[in-house]
Amino acid sequence: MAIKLHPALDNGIAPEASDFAGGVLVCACSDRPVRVRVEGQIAHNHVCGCTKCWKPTGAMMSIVAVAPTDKVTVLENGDKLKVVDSSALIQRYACTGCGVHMHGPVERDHPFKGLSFVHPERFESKGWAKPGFAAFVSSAIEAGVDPNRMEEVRGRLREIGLEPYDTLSPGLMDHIATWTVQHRTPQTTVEAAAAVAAPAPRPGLLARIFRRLSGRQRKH
Ligand SMILES: N[C@@H](CCC(=O)N[C@@H](CS)C(=O)NCC(=O)O)C(=O)O
Ligand SMILES: [Zn+2]
Ligand SMILES: [Zn+2]
Repeated sequence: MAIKLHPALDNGIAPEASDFAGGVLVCACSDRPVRVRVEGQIAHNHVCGCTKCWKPTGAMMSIVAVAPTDKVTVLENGDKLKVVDSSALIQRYACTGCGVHMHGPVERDHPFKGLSFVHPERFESKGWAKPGFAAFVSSAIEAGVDPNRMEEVRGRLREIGLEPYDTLSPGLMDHIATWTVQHRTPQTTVEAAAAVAAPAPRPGLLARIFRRLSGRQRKH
C-alpha cells in the first residue's frame, strides 16, 4: 500500500478551477470557528515536510501556499488567533481552540515580505491551485518519520507529480538568492570587489620574497 502523505494528496489531487477567485478558510472548531477570507487564487502552492507548518492529525506533509497579505482578511473570531512563534520569519496565526494555522504573514525584510502563508485545504470551497512541488522533505525526519522510509516518501511524491526538494524549489531558491545579492549593503559589495581585485598573497609568498631579498643583501 502506498505511503500516506496527506488526505488531500493520497486519493488524487483535486483539480484547479480556472474561475477560482479565492474563498474563506475555516478552522476546525465546531464552536466559533475562525474564518479568514483570501481574495484571488493562491500562488506557489506546495507540500512542506517541515516541523513548523501545520498538518492535519496523522498527516506526514503539510500543504501550504501564499497570497498577498493585503488580500487576506480575518472575518470572524480573530480573538482566538495567537502567533505560534513570534521569532519566526512566518508569523503563523494559529487557532487556540483547534490548533489550525489560519494565516502566516511575512513582515520582516525578506523576499517573501508582503505575502501570507495559508493552508488551502482549509478553504470551504474547491478549485484552489494544486501543489506544484514538495519542499523541506528531509525535515519530515525531524517530525518523526523513519529515515529509512525517505526513499519511499520521495518515490511516492514523484509518483503523484511532486518533485521532492530539501529546501524550496530551485526557482524559489534562485529568487531568494537574487534578492540577497540585490539587498547587500554597498560596503559589502565594495569589500567583495576589493577582495576579487586584490587576492590575498599565497601563504609563505611574502616570507620567500623577504628571504630572497635578505640573501641578496648578504652577497654585497
Ligand atoms: N528543518 C526545519 C526547517 C524549518 C524551515 O526552515 N521551514 C521553512 C519552510 S516552511 C521556512 O521557510 N521556515 C520559515 C519559518 O518557519 O518562519 C524544521 O523542520 O523545523
Ligand atoms: Zn479553531
Ligand atoms: Zn514548512
